[in-house]
Amino acid sequence: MLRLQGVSHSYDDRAVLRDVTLDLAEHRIGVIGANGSGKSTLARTLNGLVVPDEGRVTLGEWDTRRHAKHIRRRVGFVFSDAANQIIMPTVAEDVEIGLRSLRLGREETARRVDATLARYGLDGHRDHPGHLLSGGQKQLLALASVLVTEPEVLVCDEPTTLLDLRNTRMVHRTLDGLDQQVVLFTHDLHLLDGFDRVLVMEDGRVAFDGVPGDAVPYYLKLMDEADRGSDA
Ligand SMILES: Nc1ncnc2c1ncn2[C@@H]1O[C@H](COP(=O)(O)OP(=O)(O)OP(=O)(O)O)[C@@H](O)[C@H]1O
Repeated sequence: MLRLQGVSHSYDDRAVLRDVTLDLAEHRIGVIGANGSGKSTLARTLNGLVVPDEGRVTLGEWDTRRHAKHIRRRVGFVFSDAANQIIMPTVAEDVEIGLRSLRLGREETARRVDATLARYGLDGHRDHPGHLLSGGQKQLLALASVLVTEPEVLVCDEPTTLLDLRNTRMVHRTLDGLDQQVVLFTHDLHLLDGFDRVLVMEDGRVAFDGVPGDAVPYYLKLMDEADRGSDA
């Protein structure tokens, strides 16, 4: 289980995470909050992309400060801009590259790549350059390239930001169908339907922690209050 204990982080002298303590045990966890509330920074602490100034982030016995490599193998990370994750000449190679560090051998690598391309409907595109895919397919490719490594946890930082409704639904269905734990950072509140738990970030703190039916109204109220404050 991912666990944050007293996690604080600043950029220069701006505090972005303030003493966040969380056990992330549920199968589907959403994180919402205003722009700049610290969501992406929190997301990045979960796989060691950001090591906090204070506190600890652990997955079981592994600590992101000391065991970043182990943690990254177990905690997959998908960014909002899939294009940045598409780096190889073909779709198949993009899926394969994530596996290289696992040194699975040629046969097992090929088996996993084929199965993953088929599972995410990308097998017809295997020899195409990834940048020619549609926005939704690019996001699926970014997801597939992470999921092929079979992480225990998938962290997605605003995976549907650049997508239209149809592609958003495609990604939503894909996330829905995954066996592994998903921690989803999003501005798209519809993605949280059926989630077990939603955290609302406010100014670097977890301001609310509950089921979506309570967390989303809390967030909407927070936004209404901010609106009224800025109108005053
Ligand atoms: N690498 C960085 N260097 C300096 N400041 C940063 C860096 N990354 C984020 N920040 C600042 O930290 C604050 C929190 O950013 P963060 O991206 O975590 O928020 P967020 O809730 O994900 O926002 P958004 O919804 O806009 O993506 C912002 O003020 C941002 O400008």
